[in-house]
Amino acid sequence: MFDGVHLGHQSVLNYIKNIAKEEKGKTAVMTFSPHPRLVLNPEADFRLLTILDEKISLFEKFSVDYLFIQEFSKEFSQLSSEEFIQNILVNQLNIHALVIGYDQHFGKNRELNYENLKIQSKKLGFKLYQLPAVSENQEIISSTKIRNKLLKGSISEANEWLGYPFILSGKVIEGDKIGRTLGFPTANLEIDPHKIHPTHGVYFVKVKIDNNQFYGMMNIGMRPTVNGVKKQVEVHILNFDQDIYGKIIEVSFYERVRNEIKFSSLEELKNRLSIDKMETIKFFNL
Ligand SMILES: Cc1cc2nc3c(=O)[nH]c(=O)nc-3n(C[C@H](O)[C@H](O)[C@H](O)COP(=O)(O)O)c2cc1C
Ligand SMILES: Nc1ncnc2c1ncn2[C@@H]1O[C@H](COP(=O)(O)OP(=O)(O)OP(=O)(O)O)[C@@H](O)[C@H]1O
Repeated sequence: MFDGVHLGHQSVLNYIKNIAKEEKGKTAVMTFSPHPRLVLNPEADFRLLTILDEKISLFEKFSVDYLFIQEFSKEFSQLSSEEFIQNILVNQLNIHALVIGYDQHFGKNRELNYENLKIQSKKLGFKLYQLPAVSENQEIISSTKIRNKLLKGSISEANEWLGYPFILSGKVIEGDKIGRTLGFPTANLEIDPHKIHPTHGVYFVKVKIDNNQFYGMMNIGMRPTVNGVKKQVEVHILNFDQDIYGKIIEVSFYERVRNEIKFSSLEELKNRLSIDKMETIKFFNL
């Protein structure tokens, strides 16, 4: 699935790039969309580290030549490993070498393991490589564990395992317009419903708008001070006063600053926002 395209995934990408260079071939990655867990278990509130567009940009950034996005459906999930390998990998993609990760299985119910795949690869005439797991402090890096870190607010740990700062992108929509009366206008974001959000709280962030970079502080939460009724994802961008309603902006997370607090007045909230701003300036050395 390559959700997040984390350091473990990046090791697979580096390896295929080396093989492709040696063998004068092209690199290709296959991933599925939607995520199988969304198809096979639609009731669960499963959230992604990267929605499809973000994953595509990451593969572009890591210079993969081709990306195959196989539509994942209940029907597709019933394909046997033999059918998957013969019909898709061999007949359609004409693979020369297949690189798989340490825990890769194929086909219906993950039935095919490395040993059986080795036999198939000899029969069908492609090379097979399996890579070791990438670990940090004896823990294997995985998308699931990174999701859990974000849900706990451990941004720096999640970033370390991703190999880049976690990104939330979204369209700027109208908020309650209270922020500007406090001297801290915020861009409120509408985010893909399948995207994971870090836990409620305040974060130091960078913001990309039309390829320009800014610094900011983001709040994810209910805004208890103003008796908010719905979760908001909003960012105050430093030294910025343009109208960006309707634009898609990209927020990268650097550190979690604090929990959201219910202040007893807007004045207290405003004072705290001024402290947060000074800390943002200090954090980014601005
Ligand atoms: C960096 C930052 C920190 C915030 N911290 C809190 C907080 O601790 N408690 C709270 O109730 N609201 C907090 N807010 C949310 C404000 O209440 C919110 O920005 C304000 O109500 C304006 O909302 P509006 O953009 O919908 O007008 C924070 C907002 C930002 C940008
Ligand atoms: N830590 C890792 N080191 C090396 N390869 C990895 C690592 N994690 C995943 N891979 C490989 O990357 C490919 C995509 O894996 P997959 O999407 O299952 O990642 P994952 O992080 O284990 O996800 P999840 O936590 O959802 O199971 C597979 O071939 C897998 O074996």
